[in-house]
Amino acid sequence: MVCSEGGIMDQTSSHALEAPYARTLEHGSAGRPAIAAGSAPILSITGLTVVLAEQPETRLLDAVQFELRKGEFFALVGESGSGKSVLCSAIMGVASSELRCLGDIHIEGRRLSDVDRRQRAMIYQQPSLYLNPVRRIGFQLRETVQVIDGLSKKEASERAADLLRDVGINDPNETMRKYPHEMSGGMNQRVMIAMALAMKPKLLIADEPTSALDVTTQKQILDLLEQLRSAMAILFVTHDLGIALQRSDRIGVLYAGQLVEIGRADLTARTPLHPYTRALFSAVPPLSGRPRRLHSPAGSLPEPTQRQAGCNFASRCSGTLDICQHTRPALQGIAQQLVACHNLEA
Ligand SMILES: Nc1ncnc2c1ncn2[C@@H]1O[C@H](COP(=O)(O)OP(=O)(O)OP(=O)(O)O)[C@@H](O)[C@H]1O
Repeated sequence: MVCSEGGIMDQTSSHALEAPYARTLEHGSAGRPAIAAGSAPILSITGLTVVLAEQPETRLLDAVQFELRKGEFFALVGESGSGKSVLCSAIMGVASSELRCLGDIHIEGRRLSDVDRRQRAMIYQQPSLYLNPVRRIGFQLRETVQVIDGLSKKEASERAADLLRDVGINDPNETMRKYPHEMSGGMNQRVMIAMALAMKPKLLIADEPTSALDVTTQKQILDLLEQLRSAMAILFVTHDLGIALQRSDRIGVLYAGQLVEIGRADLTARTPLHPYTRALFSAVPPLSGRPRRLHSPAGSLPEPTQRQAGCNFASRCSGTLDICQHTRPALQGIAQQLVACHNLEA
C-alpha cells in the first residue's frame, strides 16, 4: 500500500503555510465562533499530489494545499470525480494500493506516519454500511471503546452509554440493545459519530454524512457536529452548497484534483473569484435561502487521464487567455481568498 501513512513522502519539513493561506483563516464570518488562527494547525497539507502508481503522469490530486485549525468547520465541495474521496482517504492513510501519494500531511505538526491513527476519524453517507448488521449497537460500541481505552466490559458499557448521550441519544441503554436495521438512518449516523468520538479525534472527516437523511434529521446531525467541533477540526465533504454556506467557516472548491478556490464561506458566496466557483454559486439562493444541490456548469470534468498541462477548467471557461492553454494556475492570495486563475479580470 503505497498511499498508506508510511507512503506519504515528505517534500518539505515545514508545515507552516505561507501568509495568503493564513489570511483565509481570519475569521469573524457570519456569526461563527472565532477560530484561533494563531494556534498550530490540526491538519496541514502541503503539495499533496496523488498519482496512479502504474501511470505516474496521471494525477488524481495536484498540489493540494490547505490547513485546518481546531474548532474549524471546513466544507470541501466539488462535482463528482473531482477527487474529494481520494483526498479524504489520503488524509486517513487508507488510499488504494493503486495510488501513490507525494507531498506532506501533518496532524498537529507531526507527520502522518508518526501520528496515532485514532487522531482522525471518518463518518460516511451510509452509516449502515459501516455498522455490523448482526451485532447489537451496544456490542459494537463497547468493542470500540474496549479496544481504544482498554476498559473492562462494565466500564466500556458505561462509556458507551455516555458517548450515546453525547450525541443526543437520551435512552442509551435501549439503543444499545438494538440492531442497526431497527434504527433510523439518523440514529445510525449518531451511533457512527459516537464511535468516531470514542477515538477522541483531533480531526473528523465527514463524507456527505447528511445527504441520505431527511431535512429535519439532517439539521439535527449538523447541529450535533456544530456542538462537537470546538474540540476538533471538521472536514465536511458535501455536494450541498447551502449546507456549505450555512455551516462552514471556510469553503474549499476542488476541481479536477486541484483546489481552485479557498475562502471564508460568506466571502466565497458573495464574491467567488474562480469562474467555476462563480458558476456553482450562481445557482444558489442567498445565505438565508434553502440549501441547493451542487449545480455544475455546462461541459464535463476532464478525466484524470485526459488532463493537459494548462488550466483544467479551460474547456468550460468563457474567459480563457493564451496562458490558460499551457500553464496551470497556482493558488494565489487575493485579499482574504485564494484562487487559481490566470484571468481574474474576467
Ligand atoms: N484507485 C483508483 N484507480 C484509478 N482511478 C481512481 C482510483 N480512485 C479514484 N480514481 C479516480 O479519481 C478521480 C477522483 O475520484 P473521487 O472518488 O475522489 O471523486 P469524488 O470527488 O469523491 O467523487 P464523488 O463526489 O462522486 O464521490 C475519479 O476520476 C476516479 O475515477
